[in-house]
Amino acid sequence: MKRIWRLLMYVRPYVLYSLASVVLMAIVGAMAAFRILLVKPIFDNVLSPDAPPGLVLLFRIPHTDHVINLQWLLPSHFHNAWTVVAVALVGSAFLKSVCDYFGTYLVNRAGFGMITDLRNDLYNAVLRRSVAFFQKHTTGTLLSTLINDIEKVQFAMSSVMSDFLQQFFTLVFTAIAVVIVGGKLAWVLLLFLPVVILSARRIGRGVRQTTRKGQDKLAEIQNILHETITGNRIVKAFGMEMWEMNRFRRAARRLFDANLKSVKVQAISSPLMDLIASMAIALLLLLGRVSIQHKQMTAGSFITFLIAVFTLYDPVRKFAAFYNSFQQALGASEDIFRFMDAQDDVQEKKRAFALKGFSKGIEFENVGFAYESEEGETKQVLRGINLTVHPGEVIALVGPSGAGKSSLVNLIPRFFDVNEGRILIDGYDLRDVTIDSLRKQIGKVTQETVLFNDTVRNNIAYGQPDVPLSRVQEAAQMALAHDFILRMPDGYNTKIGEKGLRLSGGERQRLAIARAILKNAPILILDEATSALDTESEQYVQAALANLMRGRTVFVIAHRLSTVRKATRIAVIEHGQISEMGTHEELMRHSGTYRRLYDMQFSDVAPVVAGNGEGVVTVEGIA
Ligand SMILES: Nc1ncnc2c1ncn2[C@@H]1O[C@H](COP(=O)(O)OP(=O)(O)OP(=O)(O)O)[C@@H](O)[C@H]1O
Repeated sequence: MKRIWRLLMYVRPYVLYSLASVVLMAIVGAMAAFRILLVKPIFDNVLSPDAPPGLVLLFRIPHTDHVINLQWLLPSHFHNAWTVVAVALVGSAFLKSVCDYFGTYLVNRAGFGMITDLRNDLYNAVLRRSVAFFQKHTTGTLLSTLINDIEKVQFAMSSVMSDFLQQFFTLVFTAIAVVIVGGKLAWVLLLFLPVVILSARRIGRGVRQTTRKGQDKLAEIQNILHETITGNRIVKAFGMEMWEMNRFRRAARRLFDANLKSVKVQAISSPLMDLIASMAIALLLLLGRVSIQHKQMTAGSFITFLIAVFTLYDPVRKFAAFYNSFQQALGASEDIFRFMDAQDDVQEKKRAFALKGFSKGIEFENVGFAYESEEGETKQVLRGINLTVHPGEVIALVGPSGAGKSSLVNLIPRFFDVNEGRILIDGYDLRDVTIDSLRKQIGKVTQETVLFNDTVRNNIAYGQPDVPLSRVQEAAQMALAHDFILRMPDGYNTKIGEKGLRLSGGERQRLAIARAILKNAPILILDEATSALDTESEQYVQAALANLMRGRTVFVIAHRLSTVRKATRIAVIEHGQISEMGTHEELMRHSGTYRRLYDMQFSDVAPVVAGNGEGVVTVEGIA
C-alpha cells in the first residue's frame, strides 16, 4: 500500500493530465456502448422495410414505460431513420476517436512524466551511494533496476494505464447496456460469470508464472551476452568461442521452451472462451426466441444484447493482463525504492564543516576497519593502525596480497568509515568535515584507468568543465601526454571510445595522471599498476608520476622498487597491521618482512608476468 502511495506521489505533478484523461476515457467507454445500442435501430428501423416511419427507439428503460428515442439525442430536423442512425453512428465514432486520441496522449504524458522524475531520482540516489553499496550490488543488478524495472513501471503507467482506463469504462457502460437491453436475459449471464472469472484467473496465474520464467531465461541470455561482449578478448585468447556458443545455445533453448510453455497456457484462453460463449449463445437463443415471440424483445434488441455481451468479454479477458502488469510494476518499484532508500554506512554529519585546505598532516589513531557483508557478518581487515604523515611525505605501502593496503587508503577519502579509532586531517576527525570538501583535497590514480566516452579535453578536465584549455594542456604536458594527444586526429577534441579503447595502456595512464595534476589536490593516493608496460611507456609513466607527486603528500601502494626507494617512509602491512616502518635502508638492515618481500618482489632478477590484454603473455624483469 505504501508503495502504491509513493508511486502515486510521483503522479501528483501530473494530476490534471490524469484527471482529464479519465474523463476522456469515460467518454470513449460511453461511446463504445452507445454504438452497440445503435445495432437495434439499424435492424429494427433502417434495415426493416415494414418499420413505420417516426421515432427511432434506442431502448426502453427496464421496469418502466420510459423510452429513449434516438431523435432526442439529435437536432429535431432529423427524421428519416437512416439519417438519424447515420448521424449518430458517425458522430459517436468521431467523438470516440477524438477522446481516444487525446485521452491516450494525456495518460502517456502523465505516465512518461512521472517515470522521468522517478528515473532521475533513482539515478541521483544510486550515484550518491557509498562505495560499499556498489560493492554489494553487481553492475548487472543496478543496471537492471535502472533500466528494466523503470521500464516495467513505465509500461504499466503509460500504455497499460491508457488501455486499462478505456477497457474499464467500456466494461462499465457496456454492462449497463446489457442490463438495459437484455432485461431478464441479462441475469442468465450470471450463470456463466463464475466460470469465466475462474478460468480467466487460472489462465492469468498460469500466464504470470510462465512469463516470469521466460523473463528469467531472457535475463540468463542477457548475462551471457554482457559477459562475452565485455570480455570478448578473453574469450578469443582462450579460444572459447565454441564453448560460449554452446552455452548461449543452451540458454536460448531454455528460453524457447519457456516461451512455448507460456504460449500453451495463453492459447487455451481463446478456444475455451469461444466454447463458453457458444454455450451461452445457444441458451440465450432459446430464451431470446421466446422473448421475441412474446413481443418482449425485437430481433434488433436481441442482437444488440448479444453484441454487448461479446463486447464485455474483451475487457474481462484483458483485466488479467492488466493485473499482471500492475503487479509487475509494483514488484519493480520495490527494488527501485529499496535502492533509493538504502542507508549508507558513510554519512555526513548534519553539522559537518567544510575543510578549507590541507597543511598539517594526516594521523591514523589506533584505526581498525572491518567489511560488513549483506548478511551482517563482519570481516576485520585492519587493526591498531597508528601512522602520522606530514605534508609532503611519500608513504609507500607494501605487503602481501590481501594484507589490507587498498582498504587502508580507501579510508582516507571516506570510501569506508573506520570502526575503531579515528583518522585526523589537519587535526579534524574525517567524520566532522563535509565529504565533498574532504574529497576535494584528494587526488587518486588507480591501476584501472577510468576514462569516459568523451573528448580527451573533457576526460582530463573531468569535474572542472570550465577550466581553460591552456590549463588542460599544461597538465597534459606535465603528464607527458601532450605530444601523443596532438598526434590524435582532432587533438584535444578527439573522442575517446568506450573505456579509452583507442589508447595504449601507458597513454591511458598518462591521461589519468594529467587529470590528477589538473585537480591539483594536496593529497594523492596512488595504486601503482602491477602489469608492466613496455620499457618506453613505463619511463613516460614514471616521469609523469614524478611530476604528479611533486609537492604532494602521497600514499602509494607500491609495486616498483624505484617508487619504494623514493618514498620518505615505507609501511609494511601484514594481516591488517603495520608490521614494519622506515626507509628502504633501515628496513633492509632489519632483515624482516620487508627484506623478504624485497628479495621476492623487487630484486633485479625477479621476473614479473605481464599480459597485454590479448592473452599474449610476456615475461619481463623490473626495477
Ligand atoms: N568489499 C569487500 N568486502 C569484503 N572483504 C573485502 C572487500 N574488499 C577487500 N576485502 C578483503 O579485505 C582484505 C584486504 O583487502 P585489500 O584489497 O585491502 O588488500 P591489499 O593488500 O590491497 O591486496 P592487493 O595487493 O592484492 O590489492 C582481503 O582479504 C580482501 O579479500
